[in-house]
Amino acid sequence: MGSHPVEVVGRIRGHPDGKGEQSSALSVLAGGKSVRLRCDQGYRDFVLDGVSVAEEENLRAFYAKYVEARVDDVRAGGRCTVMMYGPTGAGKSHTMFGSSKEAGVAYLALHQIMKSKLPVPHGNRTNVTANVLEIYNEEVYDLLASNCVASPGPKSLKPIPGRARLEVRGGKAKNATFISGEDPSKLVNEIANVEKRRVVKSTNCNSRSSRSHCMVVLNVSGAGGKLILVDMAGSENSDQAGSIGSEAKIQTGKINQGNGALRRVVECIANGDPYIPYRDSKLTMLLQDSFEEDGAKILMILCASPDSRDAYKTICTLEYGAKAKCIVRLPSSPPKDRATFADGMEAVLLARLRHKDECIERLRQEYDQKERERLEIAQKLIQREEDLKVLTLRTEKMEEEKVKRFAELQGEMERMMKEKADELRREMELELQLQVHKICPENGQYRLAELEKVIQDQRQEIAVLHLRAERAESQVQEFLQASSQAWAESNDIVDMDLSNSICMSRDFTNGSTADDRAGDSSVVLETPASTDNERGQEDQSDKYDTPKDGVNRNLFALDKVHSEVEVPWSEIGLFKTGWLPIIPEEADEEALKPVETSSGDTGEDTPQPLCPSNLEKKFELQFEDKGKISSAEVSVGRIEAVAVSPVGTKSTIDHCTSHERVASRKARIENIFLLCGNHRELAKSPRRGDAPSWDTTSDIQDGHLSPFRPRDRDSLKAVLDFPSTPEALHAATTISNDNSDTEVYVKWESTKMAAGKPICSVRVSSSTSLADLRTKIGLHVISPSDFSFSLGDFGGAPIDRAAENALLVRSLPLHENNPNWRLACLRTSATSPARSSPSSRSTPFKPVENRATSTSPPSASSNKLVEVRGGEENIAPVAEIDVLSRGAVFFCKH
Ligand SMILES: Nc1ncnc2c1ncn2[C@@H]1O[C@H](COP(=O)(O)OP(=O)(O)OP(=O)(O)O)[C@@H](O)[C@H]1O
Repeated sequence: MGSHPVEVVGRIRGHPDGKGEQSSALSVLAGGKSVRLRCDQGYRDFVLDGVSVAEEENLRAFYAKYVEARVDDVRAGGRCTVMMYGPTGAGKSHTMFGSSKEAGVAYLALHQIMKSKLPVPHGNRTNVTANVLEIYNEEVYDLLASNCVASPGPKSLKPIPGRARLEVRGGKAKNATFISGEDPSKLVNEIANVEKRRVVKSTNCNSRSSRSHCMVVLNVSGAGGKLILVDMAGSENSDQAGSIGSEAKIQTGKINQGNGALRRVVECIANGDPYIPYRDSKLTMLLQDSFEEDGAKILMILCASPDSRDAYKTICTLEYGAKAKCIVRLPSSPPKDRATFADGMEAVLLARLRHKDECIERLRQEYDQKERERLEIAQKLIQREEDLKVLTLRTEKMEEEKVKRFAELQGEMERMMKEKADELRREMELELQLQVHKICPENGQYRLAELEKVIQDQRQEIAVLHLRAERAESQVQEFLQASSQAWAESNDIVDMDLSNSICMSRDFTNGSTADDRAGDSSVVLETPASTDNERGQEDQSDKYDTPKDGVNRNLFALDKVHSEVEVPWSEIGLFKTGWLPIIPEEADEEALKPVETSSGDTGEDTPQPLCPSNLEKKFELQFEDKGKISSAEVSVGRIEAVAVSPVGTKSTIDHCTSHERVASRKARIENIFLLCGNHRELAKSPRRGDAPSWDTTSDIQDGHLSPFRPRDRDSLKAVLDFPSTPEALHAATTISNDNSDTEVYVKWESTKMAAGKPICSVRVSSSTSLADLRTKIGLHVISPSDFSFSLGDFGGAPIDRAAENALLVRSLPLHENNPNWRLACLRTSATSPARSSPSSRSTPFKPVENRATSTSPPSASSNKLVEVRGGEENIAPVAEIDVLSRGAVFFCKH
């Protein structure tokens, strides 16, 4: 029966870079009986007799676990060889000799052998003899020789000078030096000293790499035990070791020669080869007894590095140990005879066969195990591949969803950006319009500010005129006193046909209502026979138009003149056509005789002059009532009668004045009426029957009367909205394509002192040019070429004559009170734009006449001419008075 003489133990040193266990390529399995090496290609398990990790077990623990029992056998007389095997830098020397911190296997064994209290066979004392050999470049040197000197270094391959070289004969080094003793310390010191003499060299793998094999042989005297401790040189290749030069490469080759020889010996023994190549190296020659002697044990300590970079060398080391573990030693008793030898050989062969079978069985088991593992791995691989497919599909799906979502988000983003851009564009356009509106000189704010400045100027002028009005009032008082005296002297009051005439007076006496209506003045028109209750009754207007006797004329008789300053219009009874700012002539007793009315015949129906003399001027009065326009000529000095006749047939009313002072009084009263008339404008009294369109208090701003009434503001707005330049007008005209007919109301442009007189109204197409309109208007004016069109009444921008062909009727402003009409204002050459400019007006008051354009235009078919004249026939009229249906009478002084 064979035995396994070789015990293989692994020892894994700590990581050379100080990394932890996780980075280790080696891991201990099976309770310390197996080691697994992992690499990039996979892993491999090696079954050993034991595995120790240096970081977990120090040298003493390792020794106690795996070496101590062997040493005890040696102490008992056994033979044991402990070999440190492994690649360079794996910790062979460290395990053999230890370090300054801990003792190595050699010293621990020496101590164990010499200090053991166990009884030593053949005596109580243990005497140990030791020799230390070095095998360098296949030469054996005696490190304990007395003439030994320090190692000269590894440079030379020649025998080390001063060191004893030994010959190997019969598996033993001849003439080797021995040290012996019973004191382990002494032997330890000696061994430690000679160990330092070993040839070492710094290589890329080890700073102190052993370049030689070191062998410590301990012989236990008496018991006959023998312990051989071998620290082999590290197996390496020249490139890894960084060996440069031929000698270094030869040195490396010699080292590998010894290692290779030992490997082959082990393999041959393990394989049962009949020839074992012990003589291939000095090392195997010296170890031959360890392999061949019966009972000799071999403890092979495989030193390995956990560094994955040394994986290949580690695999070779472990394979070598696994093979050494298979060595079977057969009984080597010498054959006595041939038959016995044959039996012995048969037994040996059978033993080897069994061993081989065991190996095969073990390998088959390993194979089966590997196959199972492979199948598991293949199954896992298939599972992983399926998982990978699923994951790939999911990834593709997610990728598609991502692309889709991205496209959606991109679209949404683009939409939001577009909306935002549109919003910003609109805001910017709005802002731009605002900016343009602010900086454009034609815009309303600019002009409004300009007009506000005018308003400010006008307010100042109002204050001045108020002073003038007060002075005039005082003059009126004087006049009234004189008049009262004159009236008192006269008992003969003008007897007029009250049913067909109205008596117009101006009451300047300070009445009882003056106190509570301060600042508000008005003019009272009343019939002479009317009472206070009858004032303002609208049926009086009928009397104005139609005399009872059917004569087509109206009579005005001056009843009395008195002052009722501060009486508002709304409380004064007015006939429908409103007030008549006719300047009354001063009437004396004789002049104020009743007017005799007659038929329309001029010859027979001419009223008898009340005062034929002293007639100085005449007025022409036009008024409208119930769609009929009447006219009358009134003489200056005193109005006695107003005859109403159809247009073109002027009836004449003769009258006479009494004496010269009437003229001077008339001038004073005219002045008063003019002033008071202006004052009425400021009073803003609504016409009778019209609902008040504004609050009178709202016009009092900062203690000042605003010269603009709401109606005036509307007019102003119309002016502001209308294109202020011919170019803008042309642009506005060309945009419209409306060719429908429109009514054009033609009038003279208003001036500061007088409202523009209506000329005619014509119906033309909207696309008619202004030049053509001029031709049509030419039928109604004396000199067709002596006027120009203006944009708006009273100071509107003039239109160049050359531009009239390009501008159309639709470019004219709309009439304020009739949006279906266009307003054509003609400016005579005598009318200076500067004079009509609002900013250059000298009076703060908007003249009464100016309101002519803001009232409804009289129809051409309903015009009436009212002639107001004095008593003498051949005196030319001096004024015209337009009477409009809405009650305003306009005074145009020639
Ligand atoms: N278990 C360990 N604990 C601490 N340090 C160690 C250990 N093993 C080895 N070393 C250290 O590693 C280095 C190399 O170790 P060692 O010289 O023993 O390797 P080697 O196998 O003998 O190499 P070579 O064959 O080149 O001589 C030394 O510095 C040593 O101190």
